[in-house]
Order: sequence, then C-alpha cells, then structure tokens
Amino acid sequence: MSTIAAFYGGKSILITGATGFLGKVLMEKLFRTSPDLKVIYILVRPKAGQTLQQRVFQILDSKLFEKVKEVCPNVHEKIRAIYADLNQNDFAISKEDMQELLSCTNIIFHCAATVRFDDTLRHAVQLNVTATRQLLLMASQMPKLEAFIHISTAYSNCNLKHIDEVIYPCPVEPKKIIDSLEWLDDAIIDEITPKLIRDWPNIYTYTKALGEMVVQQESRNLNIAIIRPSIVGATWQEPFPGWVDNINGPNGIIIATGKGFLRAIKATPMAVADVIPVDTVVNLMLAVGWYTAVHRPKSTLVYHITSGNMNPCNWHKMGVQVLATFEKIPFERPFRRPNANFTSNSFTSQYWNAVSHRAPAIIYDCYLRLTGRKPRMTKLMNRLLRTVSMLEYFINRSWEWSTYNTEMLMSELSPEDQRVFNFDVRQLNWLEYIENYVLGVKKYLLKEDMAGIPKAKQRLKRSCTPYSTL
Ligand SMILES: CCCCCCCCCCCCCCCCCCCCCCCCCC(=O)SCCNC(=O)CCNC(=O)[C@H](O)C(C)(C)COP(=O)(O)OP(=O)(O)OC[C@H]1O[C@@H](n2cnc3c(N)ncnc32)[C@H](O)[C@@H]1OP(=O)(O)O
Ligand SMILES: NC(=O)C1=CN([C@@H]2O[C@H](COP(=O)(O)OP(=O)(O)OC[C@H]3O[C@@H](n4cnc5c(N)ncnc54)[C@H](OP(=O)(O)O)[C@@H]3O)[C@@H](O)[C@H]2O)C=CC1
Repeated sequence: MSTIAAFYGGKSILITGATGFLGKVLMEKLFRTSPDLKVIYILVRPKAGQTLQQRVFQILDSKLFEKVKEVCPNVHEKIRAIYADLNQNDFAISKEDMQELLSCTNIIFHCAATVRFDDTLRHAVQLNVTATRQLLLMASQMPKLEAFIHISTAYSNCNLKHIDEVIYPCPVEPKKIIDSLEWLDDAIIDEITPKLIRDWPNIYTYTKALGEMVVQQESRNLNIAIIRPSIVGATWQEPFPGWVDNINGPNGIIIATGKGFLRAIKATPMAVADVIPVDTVVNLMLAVGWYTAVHRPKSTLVYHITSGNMNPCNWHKMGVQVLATFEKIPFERPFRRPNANFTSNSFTSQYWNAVSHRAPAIIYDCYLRLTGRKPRMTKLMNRLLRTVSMLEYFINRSWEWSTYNTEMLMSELSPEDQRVFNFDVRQLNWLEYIENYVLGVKKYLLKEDMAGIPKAKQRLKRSCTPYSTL
C-alpha cells in the first residue's frame, strides 16, 4: 500500500484554482489514489454563465475523470464547491462556509493565480500576492491544518540565471506594494510598473516572486512548502497520455503551427525547452503535502520540478518532433501546410513576419472581401504575433534550477510511492511524450475526430497550394 495514498485517506483538503489546468489533474489523482479521502473543498467562482454546481459537474463529466468514476463512484458527494472570489475581501465566502473551512481543513493546495503575462499590476497583485496573504491568514486559524502547499513558478526568479531552492528577496516589500496600490490610480500604476518590475520580463513572474515573499513573511508557525514548476505541459502517463485543456504555454504555439498560421518563431534552438508534464507536477505536490505534514521540516522548503537538469530537451528537438507528428497526425483544415522554422535574430524574424505571416493574411483577407465575407485573418495574425512576442523571452534563454530538495524527497519515498507518485523526469522519453502531446492537443483541445486523420493526410499530400479552406 502506498504511504502517501494512505496519508490522504480521511483527510479534508482545500484546493484553490481547482478549475484550472493543474487543479483538475490534482483533484483527479487525489480521488483515484485516495478514494477514501473525506472531502475536497474547492473555492470556485461562477463563470461564463455557469453556476458553481454546473462547473463542478462539467469537470467530473469530462474524459479526465473517467477512471475516477470507476474507483470512486460517489465522487460527487466528496467535492464541496464553495462560492469564493479571491479578488474580494475574505474571498466573499459565507460565514457558515468559512466556519466549516476553518474547523475542518487538514491540507491546503494553493494553485489559484492569474497566469496572464499582461495582466494589470493591480489585478495580478490582488490575486498572486494579496489573496495568498489572505489564505495564509485563514490557514493560521485552522486548528487541524497539517500542511500548506503553495504553487509558484520556476520563473519567479527568471531575472537570475542559476536559481536555488530558496526564497529570494524582492527589491520592494510586498506589503508596500499592496498598500500603495490601494490609493494609487490606474494611470500612475501603469507608469510605475516598468520601474517596479525591473528585470522581470512580465507582471506575472514578478507578482509570483512577491507571492513567495509573502509566504515567507506570513508563515507564522505553519507547515509550508513552495513548489516551483517550469512550463507545465500535457500529461505524460496519468490518467492517460496527452491530456491538455488550455492554450497557455506551448499549446497555443502547437495549434498555430499545426494549423499553418505560424511559420517562423524567434527562438534559440539549443536553449533548454524546460517543459514538465502536469501529472509529474501533481505527483510531486502530493508527495510534498505528505512529507511536509508528516516530517514537519523546520523551515519552508522550496521544490523545483523542472526537466532541464535531469533530462534536457531543447527547442530544436521539440520543434522537429512536433513537425514530424503533424505529418503522421495532421490537424484538420489547415490555413497552410504546417512548416515552421526557428529564426535567430530580430532582422530575420521581422522579415519572416512580413513575408510569411502578414502578407498571406492580407492576401487572404482580400480574398474574403472579394467573396463578400468579413476579413479577419490580419487581426488574428496580429494577435498571434503579439502572443508569440510575449513568449519569446522564455524560448531564447536557458536557466539552471537546482533540485536538491526534490531529489531528497524522491529518496525518502518507498519504492511503492516512487511508482504511484512518480516525479522522476529522467524516465521521460521526449519523442514519445511530444507525439502524445500533439495528439492530445488535437483530441482534447481542438476536439478533432481521430477518424478524420486519413482524410486530413490525403489533403496534406495534395496541398501544394498555400491556402486551403478555413
Ligand atoms: C529545423 C527546426 C524546426 C523548428 C520547428 C519549429 C516549429 C515549432 C513548433 C512548436 C514547438 C514548440 C515550441 C513551443 C514554444 C512555446 C513557448 C512557451 C513558453 C511559455 C513560457 C511560460 C513560462 C511561465 C510558465 C508559468 O509559470 S505560467 C503559465 C504561462 N502562462 C501563459 O502561458 C499565459 C500566456 N498568455 C497570455 O498571457 C495571454 O494569452 C496573452 C499572450 C497576453 C494574449 O492575450 P489576449 O490577446 O488578450 O487574449 P487571449 O484570449 O488570452 O488570447 C488571444 C489569442 O491569442 C492566442 N493565444 C493565446 N495564448 C497563446 C499561445 N500560448 N500560443 C499561441 N496563441 C495563443 C489565442 O488563440 C487567441 O487567438 P484568437 O482568439 O485571437 O483567435
Ligand atoms: N501552467 C503553467 O505552465 C504553470 C503554472 N504554474 C502555476 O500553477 C498554478 C496553476 O496554474 P494553471 O492551472 O496553469 O492556471 P489556470 O489559469 O489554468 O488556472 C487558474 C485557476 O485560478 C483560478 N482563479 C483565478 N482567479 C480567481 C479568482 N478571482 N477567484 C477564484 N479563483 C480564481 C481559476 O478559476 P476560474 O476557472 O474561475 O478562472 C483557475 O481555477 C498557478 O499558481 C501558476 O502560477 C507554474 C508554472 C507553470
């Protein structure tokens, strides 16, 4: 029997960000390996016209939870969705719900965040910093709390080249920023933002660094750990390979390339592509939850979950394998035949943007106009190029993350736990993983029918013409 799975039996677990990419995989694994857990509380807000219950049902009815329903048929009864908005005071949680959370919670996994690179400083600080402080305050009032696991990012200190498993101080105290945002108006905030974030590439990574500092400052006598994943990708093994459900990180780029929109990216081919499968991250999170609660380390431990130092893959290898997979498993109705290249400098990048991106979009829009339809390709292309430019920082650099704590934890696990909660990325076969990733993007994100592959292949063979129907 797995010690970690047994540990979560009978526990009341609070998860923020449970409706997100990482949160869903975390819930799935918890229910599948510890079906006898008491309850998972999730803090959810209504969204896109859906009530809390509808959101929960949609998650539980998805393919991701198919195995869970076999192992834990009463999973609906074990999820308790609590109305909460992390942007509000006290998260807008009702008194009764707050009482229940405070008196029952054993473990907290804090995953909620804004991951948008271009969010406003006010909103990003509210969610990634102030809400973390508020949650820590709640945690300090929970008599049964055994561990608080905070999810940060490996890029919270991406202004450094070598990053250790320590919390680095930020140039400005988080409290000062929180306080000043209360009275500064938006125009002034926009003006001072570049000065505040200094050499961080965006507001997201900067506010995640502030969030870590808050964790350190407000930890009191809580049992806390911080987990820093790199670029979180599709599932590697569990519950099945290739599951992915949003366009963040590499996912949008894979779609844009596979559909023939994106033909050139400014990237450093030999830079490390530090992608880490989401199920690997979740396995580490559960192992850290157990270790933190049972072994109660004296200080807050930081765990890096990255692939670069143990089993490196570079962008060239990743790109070549992605393109090779498109040959075998093409996406349906591409704009152009998928074929992309990495460019190495700004000049060639601008050239290809003009020739391979903007010009075809303009020509296609002319065609749409001539056939009485509304032009849309130029707008779409401009948004895509803006997105790609925001990701460029991360595909043109390599970082070194030390992983002593993560390796220490691995050695603390029994052979059974190492198998059930495997986070040893050395076992990952990149070529197989990337192929499953692309297949997953097609199936679960684009929701394309696999039966259409032979037809899509035939079209691809025939398509010497640049444009096919959209
Ligand atoms: C021989 C060689 C061969 C070579 C071959 C080469 C072949 C190559 C093949 C490929 C190989 C693989 C290479 C992969 C490189 C990946 C690098 C990843 C780095 C990630 C680093 C992450 C590090 C940190 C990790 C973390 O710690 S946390 C997670 C990271 N956080 C994010 O990833 C959020 C980012 N995003 C945003 O910040 C917002 O998206 C925002 C951008 C502001 C837009 O924002 P906006 O325009 O307002 O609106 P949206 O609604 O968001 O999107 C609006 C429109 O843009 C589109 N679109 C949104 N996204 C993406 C996206 N990705 N990619 C593409 N499109 C996207 C969306 O389809 C929509 O299209 P439309 O609707 O117009 O049709
Ligand atoms: N994805 C990645 O590549 C990486 C992610 N991380 C970290 O992992 C964590 C999870 O990221 P990921 O799952 O990818 O992100 P997602 O964007 O998929 O999920 C974010 C979650 O936060 C919730 N949330 C956002 N705002 C609020 C709010 N005001 N009130 C309540 N809930 C809110 C969202 O809820 P809703 O569904 O209602 O929007 C959603 O459940 C984050 O802390 C992120 O920084 C770290 C490294 C890489």
